[in-house]
Amino acid sequence: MLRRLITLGCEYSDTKTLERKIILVNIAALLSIITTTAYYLLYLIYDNSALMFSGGCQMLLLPLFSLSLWNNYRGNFTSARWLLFLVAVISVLTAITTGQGTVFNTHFYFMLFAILPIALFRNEEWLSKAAMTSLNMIIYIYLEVFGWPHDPAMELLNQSQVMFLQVMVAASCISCLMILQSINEVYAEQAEQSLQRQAFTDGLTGLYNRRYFSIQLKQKMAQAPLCLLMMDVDHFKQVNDNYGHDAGDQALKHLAEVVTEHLRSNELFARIGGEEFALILPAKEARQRAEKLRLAIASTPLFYKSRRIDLTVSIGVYQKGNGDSEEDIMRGADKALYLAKVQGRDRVITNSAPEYKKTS
Ligand SMILES: Nc1nc2c(ncn2[C@@H]2O[C@H](COP(=O)(O)OP(=O)(O)OP(=O)(O)O)[C@@H](O)[C@H]2O)c(=O)[nH]1
Repeated sequence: MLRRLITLGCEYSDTKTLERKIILVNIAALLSIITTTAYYLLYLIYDNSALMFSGGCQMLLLPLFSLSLWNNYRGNFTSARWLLFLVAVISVLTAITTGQGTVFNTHFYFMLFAILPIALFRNEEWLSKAAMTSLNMIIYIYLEVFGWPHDPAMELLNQSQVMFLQVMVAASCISCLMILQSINEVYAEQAEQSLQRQAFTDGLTGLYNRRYFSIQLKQKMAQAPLCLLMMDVDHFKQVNDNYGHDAGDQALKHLAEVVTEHLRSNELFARIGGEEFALILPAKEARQRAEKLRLAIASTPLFYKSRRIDLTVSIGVYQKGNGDSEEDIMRGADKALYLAKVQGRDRVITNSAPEYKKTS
């Protein structure tokens, strides 16, 4: 329920930035409703006529905060933002002018309202940002310099009650800023992670792409003895020619899934070219596992529009030697793969095989 309220209107947003701003407006509207109600309950406990009157006037404005949520729900984001700010400003002005004056430093809220437009309005709405910030700064400075007289009934409050309300005003301003800033941070982090994922992911198969693979290969080279496997689909052009390009795409996805099923979660597998894949495995088990992968692919046909498509792969395995660079490893695996192709495909060739050594 709370989650639904916070995300009202997000379904219309086409960017993460707009989504973040919609959520911020919803949270700010909910916080306004909660704090106004909490203050009013406190005023009732204090049983002070001036406070109850000013709090009562503020309570009359609560439906307007809900209207801001309603506007987001309807996709009217600009109206929602403006409404939120105007109602918030009017609500605090109401509290000050209907009895409270500036005794509790309630005018600190205008400092908060001067900062918030920077987070809530979009960059292209810079005029709204500037207008809101200036308006609130002017109100804050005026009230700070000249103050506002309070209702004589306020004198009936004791020292600790006044202090408690002053602390509440300061605490609620700081909490609002902290909540809104935390949401900004979470979104910024998510956006960065999502961009990074996109930059390193192959769009078709969801596997890592060549760029990520190269970076990881460099890092893994210093670790335990490793083997690089290069895998290429045999006669893949025929799949495209016979069944269509979409069938070819499905075949690549299918192959990625079959191989992934046979890997441990931390093993690096990537699509490094059209129908070419690369995989890093521990040296001592690489040959055996390459063979298992080849058999798994050959024995798991793809069914595309009720047609059976049999796929096979050729695999080149290269065990990293002392002093091998990243290029040496890539070149070695590529050569083993080439030999697997020329020897008839659907097979695994390693750099320890006699045919590999013969050609070096
Ligand atoms: N459907 C689809 N086809 C692709 C994709 N990327 C590359 N291809 C196709 O993959 C085919 C590769 O063909 P070739 O390099 O001749 O190799 P092959 O037919 O697999 O033959 P061998 O590798 O020699 O066994 C080409 O027809 C490309 O158009 C892709 O993302 N989707």
